[in-house]
Amino acid sequence: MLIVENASGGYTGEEVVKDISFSVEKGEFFGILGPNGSGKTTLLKMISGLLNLDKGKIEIDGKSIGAYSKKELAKRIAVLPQLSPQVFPYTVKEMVSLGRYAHHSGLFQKWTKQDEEIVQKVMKQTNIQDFQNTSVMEHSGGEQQRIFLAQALVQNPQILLLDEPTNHLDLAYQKELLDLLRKSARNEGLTVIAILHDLNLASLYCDRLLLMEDGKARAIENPDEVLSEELIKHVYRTEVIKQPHSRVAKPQLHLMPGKRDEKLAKDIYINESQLSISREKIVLQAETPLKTVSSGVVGSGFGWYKNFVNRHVDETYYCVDHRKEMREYLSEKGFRPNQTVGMMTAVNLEDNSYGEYQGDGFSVMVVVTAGIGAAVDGTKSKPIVGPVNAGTINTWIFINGNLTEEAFIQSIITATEAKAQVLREMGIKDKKTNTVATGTPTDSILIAATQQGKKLDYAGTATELGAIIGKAVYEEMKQAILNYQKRKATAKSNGSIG
Ligand SMILES: Nc1ncnc2c1ncn2[C@@H]1O[C@H](COP(=O)(O)OP(=O)(O)OP(=O)(O)O)[C@@H](O)[C@H]1O
Repeated sequence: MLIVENASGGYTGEEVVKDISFSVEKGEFFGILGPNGSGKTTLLKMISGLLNLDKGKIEIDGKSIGAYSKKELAKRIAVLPQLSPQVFPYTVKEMVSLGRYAHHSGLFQKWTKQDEEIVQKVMKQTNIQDFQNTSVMEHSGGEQQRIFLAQALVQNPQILLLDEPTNHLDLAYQKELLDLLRKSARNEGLTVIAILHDLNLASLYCDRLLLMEDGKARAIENPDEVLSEELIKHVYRTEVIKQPHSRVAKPQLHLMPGKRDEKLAKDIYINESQLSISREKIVLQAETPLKTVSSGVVGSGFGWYKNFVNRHVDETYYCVDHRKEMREYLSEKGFRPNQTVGMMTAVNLEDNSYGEYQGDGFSVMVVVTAGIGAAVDGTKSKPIVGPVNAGTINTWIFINGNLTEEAFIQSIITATEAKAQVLREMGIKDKKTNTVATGTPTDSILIAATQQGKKLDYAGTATELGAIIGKAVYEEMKQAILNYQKRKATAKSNGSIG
């Protein structure tokens, strides 16, 4: 529908846009990105017919934009310019209604029922209906942005051009505006071309992106391709980290702050002096957050956490919302849930075993609590309906080193293999199947690293880190199970329940 071919142009004596070619389909949401001064607004002005081309052509539906009369072009293209402070002596509704001008045949054409309907519909969509009779000047930048968007939408264009439309909007209205634009693109075939500075919003909403650099098209592709770390670093001269969005299949970019935070810059080292053990809980408190991956009741997945709590609960513990209950427990005990990984176990915490293991330029500390009363053979287990026995094997692995995400995941594999080997060697069986157990139904693990010091790319068993994790988990798990068995045996010979 829109074709830009070898377009060049700009202002007298200065070619700003240089030889750009792309096309945009009907119903597409097309984003234009680029650093300040790269020519985005100039390109948008060329598309809207405000600036003439020096070279090349721009066509809508096969016809050059220069061949359309102003009014004909206004029926096809509406523009939402960058908001600038100006005096608007109109009410909100009057301002929006000006957008219908392109559809009127003469200056004095009567206001029709259709005009009224579309104005009301769009004011409702843009959430400005309630203040339609107030003066435009009374409103905040964000509200004015929505008023001008409504004015552009009532024009009922085929193509909507927007220059930084989310600029003055708060988070909720940014989402609302972009949702509305995407819906209009999908459902009504509106072609949306928007200059966006927020690369993450562009990733979430745009079908394709044009990345401009010094007036040229540096890339025209889908967001995943355009938002590559290398390309963004090159064009914006800024270091970014690309990560997948946690809920949708779109990339997001994280800025790397130039100067490290004072506290982060401090050297941290995890060792047993930060551990405190009581009958009620085992706690490790780090001075600064550690990068963690865990299956904790609280703080699961990847995150940065300072507090690690393994809490003893009664064997009969049952709670409909155990996550909520655990968060409440942590708060009560003075741990901020957002900074804490919390696990539970019915195992006697005195049976724990922990130890530090030195590697070449890094070290590992492992803390294990293990109860094997509910041991299962994971290859033959069946889903449990109803409350699950809270007796479990909880494994904590702290690493004084700088791990890749790959190394975090490999650490879990290596530790799990070591656990299975301990159970096999100790002849611990699944009581139901009478086969060797591989764990318990509710085992939990955490890997937490300081992300300082030696770079540790891998943690498979072929690496030094993997070998140390394997050995550390093997030894501490074995000891924890021996402690557990010993206490059970003593309790039995004393005739009491352990
Ligand atoms: N009216 C004008 N007359 C002359 N030069 C201009 C005019 N408007 C912009 N320029 C110049 O054209 C270049 C590109 O400006 P443009 O506004 O297109 O960039 P942009 O990518 O939209 O930037 P920003 O992200 O800052 O909005 C700049 O060097 C600017 O100084």
